[in-house]
Amino acid sequence: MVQILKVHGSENQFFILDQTKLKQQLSDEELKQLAIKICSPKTGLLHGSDGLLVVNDSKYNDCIGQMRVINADGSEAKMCGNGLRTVSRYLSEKFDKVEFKVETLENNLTVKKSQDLAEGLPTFSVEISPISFAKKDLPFNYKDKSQLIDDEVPEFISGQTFTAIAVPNPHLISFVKEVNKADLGKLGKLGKLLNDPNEYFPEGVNVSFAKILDNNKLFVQTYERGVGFTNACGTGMSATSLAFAIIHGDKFDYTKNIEVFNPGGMVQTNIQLNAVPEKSQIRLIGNATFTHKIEISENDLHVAKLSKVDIKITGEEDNYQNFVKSLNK
Ligand SMILES: N[C@@H](CCC[C@H](N)C(=O)O)C(=O)O
Repeated sequence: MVQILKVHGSENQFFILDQTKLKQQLSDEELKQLAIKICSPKTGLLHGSDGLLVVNDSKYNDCIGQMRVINADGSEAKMCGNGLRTVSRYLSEKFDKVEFKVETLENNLTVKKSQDLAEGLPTFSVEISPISFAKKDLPFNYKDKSQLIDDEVPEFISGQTFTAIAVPNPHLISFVKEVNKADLGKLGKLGKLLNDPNEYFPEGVNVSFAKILDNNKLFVQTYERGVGFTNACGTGMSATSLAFAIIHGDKFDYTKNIEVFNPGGMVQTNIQLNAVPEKSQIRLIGNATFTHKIEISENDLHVAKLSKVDIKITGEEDNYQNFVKSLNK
């Protein structure tokens, strides 16, 4: 039997599969089929999840592991901020280390155990990088624009402005006055438009609406590529924090972390803004909660058969819910 974990960062839900524990690794097609089955609220375990995080050995000497991110629809993403915190905790406990590097598809990222945000809430801080605004890195096509920074794009939504940032997965951010039901309707419509085959973002994009609550205090809701609405998107909140620091500098205090509220809770971001925005540094700090331990046979994993599993609750979710109750929104 093999153990997989159900985990979350700000209620952005994942399963973690450590392939180093398997006799034979799953092929890419098997990983895709497993993600589609296990993440679905209908066919999956524990009401499904937003993605499958795959841990492998790293090919780099200075990294203690590799993380791959498979979205709920089976597509692979270059990065996942909330997911990286949970994988960091997993690797931290596996190798008894508090600061190390993790290989991701495009970059080797520094991660570290942080001071817990609340009692019983394991907290990790992860580097979000590289950053790019370039049309080729998102990629996007819009008129003759080489980048989008606080630009009006009436073809998306009139009266709103948009910023596109790759970290390195693609994000489109719009600051709005409110995130009410009507705004969520607009976000869902735009998210779907830009993730179905379309002329603007040929590889799709994660779309976030952000409300500025106060100085260094944001609320962010994301429609994720490969998933749909999620409780939180770590790279989305990171890219939004950078956009906030650039566009709304009067409300940004660089000496303090930014509090980013989301439908699943709250994380912090730390932005070290550089005169060359691509050279800025972003860290994402938040919970890494393990909610369930699941035993499954290796053969069943290979064929995405989920009918014979043994599930144990860890009890950590109570601590997370206490943290959410304590938040001062
Ligand atoms: N939820 C993640 C992002 C996961 C990948 C994303 N859906 C994409 O396709 O880029 C996060 O916390 O960053």
